[in-house]
Amino acid sequence: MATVHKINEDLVKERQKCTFNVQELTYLLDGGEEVTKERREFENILRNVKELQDEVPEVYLSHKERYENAVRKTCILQNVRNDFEKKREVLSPRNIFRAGYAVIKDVSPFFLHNGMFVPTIIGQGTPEQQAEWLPKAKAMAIIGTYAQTELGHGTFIRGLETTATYDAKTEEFILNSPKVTSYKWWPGGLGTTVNHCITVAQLYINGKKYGIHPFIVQIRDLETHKPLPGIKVGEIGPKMGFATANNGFLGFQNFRIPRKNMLMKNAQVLKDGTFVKGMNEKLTYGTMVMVRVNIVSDSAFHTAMAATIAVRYAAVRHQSQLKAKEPEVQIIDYLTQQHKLFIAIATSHAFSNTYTWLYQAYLKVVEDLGKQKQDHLPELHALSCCLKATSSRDAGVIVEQCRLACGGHGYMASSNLPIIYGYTTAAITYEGEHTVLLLQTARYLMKAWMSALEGKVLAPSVAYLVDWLKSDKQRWQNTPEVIVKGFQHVAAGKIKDAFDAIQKHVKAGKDYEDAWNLASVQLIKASEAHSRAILCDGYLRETVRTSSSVSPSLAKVLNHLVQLYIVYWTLETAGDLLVYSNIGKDDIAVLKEKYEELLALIRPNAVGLVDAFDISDEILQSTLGSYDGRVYERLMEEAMKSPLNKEPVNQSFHKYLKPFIKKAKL
Ligand SMILES: CC/C=C\C/C=C\C/C=C\C/C=C\CCCCC(=O)SCCNC(=O)CCNC(=O)[C@H](O)C(C)(C)COP(=O)(O)OP(=O)(O)OC[C@H]1O[C@@H](n2cnc3c(N)ncnc32)[C@H](O)[C@@H]1OP(=O)(O)O
Ligand SMILES: Cc1cc2nc3c(=O)[nH]c(=O)nc-3n(C[C@H](O)[C@H](O)[C@H](O)COP(=O)(O)OP(=O)(O)OC[C@H]3O[C@@H](n4cnc5c(N)ncnc54)[C@H](O)[C@@H]3O)c2cc1C
Repeated sequence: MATVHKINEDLVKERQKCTFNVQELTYLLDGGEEVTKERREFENILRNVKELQDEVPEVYLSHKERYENAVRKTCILQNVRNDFEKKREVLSPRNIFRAGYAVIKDVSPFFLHNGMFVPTIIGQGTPEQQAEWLPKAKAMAIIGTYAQTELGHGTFIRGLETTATYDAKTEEFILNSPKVTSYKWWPGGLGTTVNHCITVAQLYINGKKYGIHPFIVQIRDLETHKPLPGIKVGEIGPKMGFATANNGFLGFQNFRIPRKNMLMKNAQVLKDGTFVKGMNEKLTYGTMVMVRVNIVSDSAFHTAMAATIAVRYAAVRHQSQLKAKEPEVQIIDYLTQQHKLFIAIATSHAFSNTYTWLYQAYLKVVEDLGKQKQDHLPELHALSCCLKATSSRDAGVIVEQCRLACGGHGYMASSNLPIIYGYTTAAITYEGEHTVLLLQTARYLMKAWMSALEGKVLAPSVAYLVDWLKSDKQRWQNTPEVIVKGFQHVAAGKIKDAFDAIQKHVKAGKDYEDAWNLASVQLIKASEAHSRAILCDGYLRETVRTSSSVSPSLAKVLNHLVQLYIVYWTLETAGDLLVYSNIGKDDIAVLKEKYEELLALIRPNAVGLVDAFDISDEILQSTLGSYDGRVYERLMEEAMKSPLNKEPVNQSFHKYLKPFIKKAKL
């Protein structure tokens, strides 16, 4: 039986101070009591699967052993999940996503299967294609990934070089990778795990190019797992993080696939080679929109993980004295520490709330597309781009801030903060590089500005441009609602400036594209400001909405958090607000005090707030952040697992050190 340890006394006291019901907040964050119960039940089952316990911490395994262990455990996880789903409802995707962290210490080599392979079959396949591939894919009789990026191109996907040439005689596509830069590079699981992939390739029919399209390709034999003739596939090697994601490369040499393997929900190639255009060629990019929306939720979770570790650690850790002769204080009582950590809690809430409405907007667009309506697609694309970019970037900054807030121990692998940083920083690049996505949103914002000037009705997320043009700037008040308006004024002002900069360059004789490039620093700043306005506005609106349905004590804490988020960003962007809104120096001075008051109000609830994220120790995998707060004992226990501590004298002493020392003595 597992030993039950006493909970650290500081944490016990912190939990007694909490002014709200932690469980109530957990249910709210999960989306309901039933979701929490389902999640806990599944996590509890996993906790008791002996084969999932690692004998040796993964960090001490070789690259190959680590990968093999990840495959072994993912297969067990999948079997446990299947058994669970046989008896009960199908697990919610977010619950299975969270549970994965308890099993795979890094990223699963199967991650892209459910993350992109299956969704692409659903989003891009015809009903017949779905009937053929989905049952096999869902049962994992076939395992796939999403192979789009190549060595030469990741961002500019119209420039992809893999070719799919239609042969009407045999009704097949012939896949080729003409150059080294045409090799697929990066897809998760491609290295040595998957037997299928969605390959995005340039379609050619009778020598004419028809742009990029998705194809289902079997790349390995289902029995032997050997690459099929004409396929060159392998793993790309170690990276900054993602140690077990098994990212791979893939090349094709005259590799033939049947016509039916082109996913044809949007565009089609008929038997005789006739190309039938889809409603909108950008629908081929649909899976990316879905993943970008999901990244907002992933960012909320990674931020919550880091906040949980750093807040619990800050409650347990004592260092230095505030006053001479008094005991050393809990580091959480330093205001600078609260400044580093409470924004982490609020940011996770901001992203969760944003994901809630953004996901609904995504579902609405999918529903509309089913009815051949695409009016809201451009707005969704613009929102998903800037919110993916901002949430992943903010999460990266926050996770690193939490690591720094843990001092030296934050640098230990056993704190788990380095791995969490690995997830967050990768997300800034994958699924659309940060700057590139901000520029996609800027493109939409420039059009919106033009429409606003023409007096047209704008989509809800940019309607503030019309208000800004119509009205005088509102008299400043330090209320959340007026501050949000202030963020909209900053966004509107920066959008106008970027637009004017482009016009100026065009008037000076530049091509529009060159003018765009010359204005692009201003464009990304406009896009960032738009993101911040959207995040603050959405977070505030969602908090007001939920506050009426929760207990008054919880409503109060949620209100403190949203205010903290808004005031934090007001102070961070005070320069912009001074330029573009009616805020005055005195208002900023008042807000500085308000910010300090909010830190003090949140202080007694800090541990309760991170407890409410309800991230189990198995998922958190952190010596610094466990529920019981046995920080020092765990650090020592983990250190003792080092293979270097398994023998009193390491052989290198006899082989190298002893002769070296002897020589030095002579
Ligand atoms: C158990 C778990 C444990 C741990 C897990 C932890 C963490 C891990 C979590 C997840 C990680 C897992 C997996 C990682 C997955 C990563 C996968 C990938 O990275 S897949 C590859 C992604 N690639 C990209 O995103 C490429 C980015 N590039 C593009 O999207 C495009 O090239 C572009 C930049 C949008 C440009 O496209 P294009 O040149 O064609 O278009 P234009 O710029 O000319 O614009 C034309 C027109 O089209 C509109 N438009 C563009 N895109 C879209 C779209 N998607 N939808 C709708 N409309 C679109 C654009 O707005 C323009 O409109 P216009 O202005 O003309 O009206
Ligand atoms: C961990 C990880 C997992 C991944 N998994 C997958 C996967 O499963 N499947 C898959 O297909 N791909 C995957 N990718 C690839 C990923 O999608 C690409 O790396 C990403 O889209 C960025 O493209 P790039 O590497 O070509 O960057 P580049 O575009 O070469 O970026 C380099 C620099 O150029 C700048 N730049 C490029 N274009 C412009 C522009 N138009 N305007 C201004 N600046 C520009 C960028 O801002 C950046 O600073 C993964 C990547 C990572 C890191």
